[in-house]
Amino acid sequence: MRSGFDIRDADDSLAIIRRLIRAVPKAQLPDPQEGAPGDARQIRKMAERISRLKENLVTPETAAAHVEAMIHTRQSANRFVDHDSWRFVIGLYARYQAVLRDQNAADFGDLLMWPTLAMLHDPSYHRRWTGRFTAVMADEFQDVNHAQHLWLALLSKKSGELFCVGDDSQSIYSWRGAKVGFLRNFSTEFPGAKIFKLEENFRSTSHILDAANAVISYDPSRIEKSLFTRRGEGMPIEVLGFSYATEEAAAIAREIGRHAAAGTAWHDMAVIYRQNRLSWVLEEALLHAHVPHEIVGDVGFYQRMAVKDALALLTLSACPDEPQSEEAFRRVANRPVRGLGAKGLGMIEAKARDSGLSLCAAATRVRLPLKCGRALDSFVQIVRRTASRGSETIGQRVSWLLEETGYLDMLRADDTDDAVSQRENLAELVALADGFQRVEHLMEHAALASVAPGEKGKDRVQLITMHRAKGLEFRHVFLPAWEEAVFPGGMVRNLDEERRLAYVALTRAMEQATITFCDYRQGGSSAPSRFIDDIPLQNRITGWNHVRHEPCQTSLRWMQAGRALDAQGP
Ligand SMILES: Nc1ncnc2c1ncn2[C@@H]1O[C@H](COP(=O)(O)OP(=O)(O)OP(=O)(O)O)[C@@H](O)[C@H]1O
Repeated sequence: MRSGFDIRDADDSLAIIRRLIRAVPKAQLPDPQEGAPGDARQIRKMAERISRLKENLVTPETAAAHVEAMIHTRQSANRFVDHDSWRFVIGLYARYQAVLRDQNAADFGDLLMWPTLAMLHDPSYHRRWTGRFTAVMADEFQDVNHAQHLWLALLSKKSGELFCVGDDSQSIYSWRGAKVGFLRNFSTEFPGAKIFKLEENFRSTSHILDAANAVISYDPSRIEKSLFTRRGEGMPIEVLGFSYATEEAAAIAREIGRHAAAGTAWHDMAVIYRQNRLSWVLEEALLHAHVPHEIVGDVGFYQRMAVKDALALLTLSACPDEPQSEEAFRRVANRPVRGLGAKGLGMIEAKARDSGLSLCAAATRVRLPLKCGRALDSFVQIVRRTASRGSETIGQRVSWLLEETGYLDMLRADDTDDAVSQRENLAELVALADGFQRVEHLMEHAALASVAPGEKGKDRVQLITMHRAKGLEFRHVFLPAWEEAVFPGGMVRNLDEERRLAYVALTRAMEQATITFCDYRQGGSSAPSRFIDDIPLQNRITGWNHVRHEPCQTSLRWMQAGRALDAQGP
């Protein structure tokens, strides 16, 4: 590469891959196992496969041999392999790399693969770099992939000083190519390596630590450690069952409020879940309970673009000529594009001002270019017609507006990941809107969500996924949705890794952990997670600690179920 090259991030890579796939004639695309060829999921899958090849130091030139060997191995072991799709990746990888080369650009995989290969194959280059450091230290070593591991070994070759820090019980990135075996086999690979076990835990009380240790003890290949703490026994893990996810979320919100009233700071509490899609029902409950909170690494539901657009449409349809609809009109009049630019909008604003009309009314009375004028007329008609549609629910109304104004078609025509997730958000909004009797109530609720949490400094409850929570700690953590169907999940490929996630989640708690589950979630039913059974009886109670002698109805139900399970032993 020429010096001064550009770096392409993950989104840039997806855009290049999308363009390349679209240029391929349909007949030459692989038979898709999931989704239509060239849809967002397929593109992501291809991008991930190219990343995996780079992490395995496979260049475009060696890709064909590597992929054929992998197909052969899997077929010999009678394992499924979508070979057409994998063979398609070989050509795609070469074309993708050619685009990067033409642009004098490198993606993240390149930044690691090429220097590692250069050290491997070019002795003078290797000498130059390995001679530069007297020691090499790597943190989070349990999550290194093949290329990172080799890169570290090559860099530290001359000094012989490689110091790695990690916890094999917390390896949670195998889906991104991480291989926990590098940590577990460290002393075999580097004979004479000194192993220091850091067995004193300074974070958690012993109930939490014992529970986490018990859960991880079923991971057969872990490195034996006996963790201990001098922080005292603390509170047993609270375990509570509910019928529905909404009940569960409301109970968590109430309990957080109770702890706050008793003096726990909001930021000392966190709700940690397995998947992002579990967050919105929790977010809703926290909003209702006026709990300041923030979703870590994600935009709050009501701040998402498509949700704001849909609410603007709803406001406009509810009161097209009222002042509160002016901002809504500005927001959605040209979404999807109707040819209304700043000049056209300026004319509408002037007309509205001069004649005392609403923007919606003025829009049909100014002379705009023909195409734009017609599109805007039709938009205003749709918005006005909504009010006369009678006894539909608010969800149905939102749905109708999105369809009729062409908003959904605009998203359907765009197969980027962003458009797909915006459509998912809109589906959630439609379901959520049905929980309100009046449009004003939904609007009030959304407005509260947009300003209340997060506006007053940093003292907020964190909503966060287990993966993102790695490395963090909170006095009290709430762990919802510990259900077989969610965690470990029905289609889980790597049960040991799910177990390690349970370990990570529990060990985020300093003083208290609360696990909840429910019978029904998103239309399906499920049993409590097997990880709950792994926690010894003496380290958990079935109910809130503060009402342990008067468990609520749901706790009683769980106690009965719990007894039956406990009788069978772990
Ligand atoms: N020697 C020590 N004495 C007292 N407290 C300590 C000591 N070492 C660490 N701690 C405290 O223990 C907690 C955990 O430490 P730290 O986050 O460094 O651990 P870690 O191994 O990175 O944890 P994890 O990987 O589980 O996130 C922190 O609150 C830290 O301040």
